[in-house]
Amino acid sequence: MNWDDDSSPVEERIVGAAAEGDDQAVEAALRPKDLGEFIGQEKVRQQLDLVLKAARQRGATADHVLLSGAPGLGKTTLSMIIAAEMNAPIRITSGPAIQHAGDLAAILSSLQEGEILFLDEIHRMSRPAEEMLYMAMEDFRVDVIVGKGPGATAIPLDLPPFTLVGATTRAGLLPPPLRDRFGFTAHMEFYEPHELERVVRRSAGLLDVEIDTDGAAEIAGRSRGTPRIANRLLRRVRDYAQVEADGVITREVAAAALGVYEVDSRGLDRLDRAVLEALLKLFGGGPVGLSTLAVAVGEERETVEEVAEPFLVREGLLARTPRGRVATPAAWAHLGLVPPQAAGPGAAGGGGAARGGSGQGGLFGM
Ligand SMILES: Nc1ncnc2c1ncn2[C@@H]1O[C@H](COP(=O)(O)OP(=O)(O)OP(=O)(O)O)[C@@H](O)[C@H]1O
Repeated sequence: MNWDDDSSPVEERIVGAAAEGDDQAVEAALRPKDLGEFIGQEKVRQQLDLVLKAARQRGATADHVLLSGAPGLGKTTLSMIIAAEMNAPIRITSGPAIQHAGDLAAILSSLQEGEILFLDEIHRMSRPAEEMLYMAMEDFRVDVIVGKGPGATAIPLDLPPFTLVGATTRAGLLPPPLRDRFGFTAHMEFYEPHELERVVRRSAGLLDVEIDTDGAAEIAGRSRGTPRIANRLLRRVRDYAQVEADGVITREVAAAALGVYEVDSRGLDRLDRAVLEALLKLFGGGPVGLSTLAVAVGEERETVEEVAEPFLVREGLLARTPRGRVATPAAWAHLGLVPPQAAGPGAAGGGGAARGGSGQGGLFGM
């Protein structure tokens, strides 16, 4: 089985957390506009509210803010909210777009006083740009190098006070001197199902789609703790409700629609389930080496390790141990299979696993 044969390659999974396809256009319409509208992340919201209120009272620009967390949890949204709350313009750029210190100097020197500079994927900025940023953040000053070689001179350039909002999925990769220059660091967590339910209900209202509480809960439960995925699943369920039902999203409609897209009750997709099924049915729940597991599902090692496993580990379905990958009891339960030792004598099935309960379709029948 090769997932690349599919028209939607692994990178474009419906449950992928990165923005893709038509996400961006729709997301702009669904973004909460102020802290009051921003759902969940209570601690971050409360702390940020204080930081911004205090800055407003002092008539000063807010401290630099670092937002860390997985893709799709609302870092861009929060940066826009910071700008709105500070009544300031926002400039949006990203680490990979800043390859030379000159790129950064050009942006910094054109900022207005109080402007918010949102720097997404800040951990991917080039080293020279990063070093220029240190001084800009601390002293609102940069040294622009003019000329080359021994004749090069540094011309100091004063900058207007601004607020840098850096976003990263890998806070651990930031060099400490950069991390230390942020006055406030917020770590964004995955959302609880009841929070995602509110996200879904709010988005349905904005998209003018009728949805009941159970329908919203069903979508929320399959959204992997991520608002971006919740909004994407909602759009696919809306299509299904319009074409196959009476336009109203109920639990049954949501479940049927997401069944079509092969997103199961816990938010696992085909790839996730193929990995789990191979682990359970072919290797009796492990331990099995990553390479062997990858061959069994017809995938690259990296795809299994980087695309499927993080969510399976987070969900407590799979453990990475020194001896190899091991399924947890929750994995057996989720696929409706009985672990070999619990199956008793005469149990049938690959690797000693017996079928029990409602599985999600066979590994080779998908
Ligand atoms: N707390 C929230 N309440 C309601 N909607 C949210 C919330 N957080 C995120 N969203 C929605 O989820 C989508 C993705 O959010 P956003 O683009 O801010 O994520 P991100 O963390 O910046 O992702 P990336 O790291 O990929 O840039 C947006 O449509 C946004 O409206």
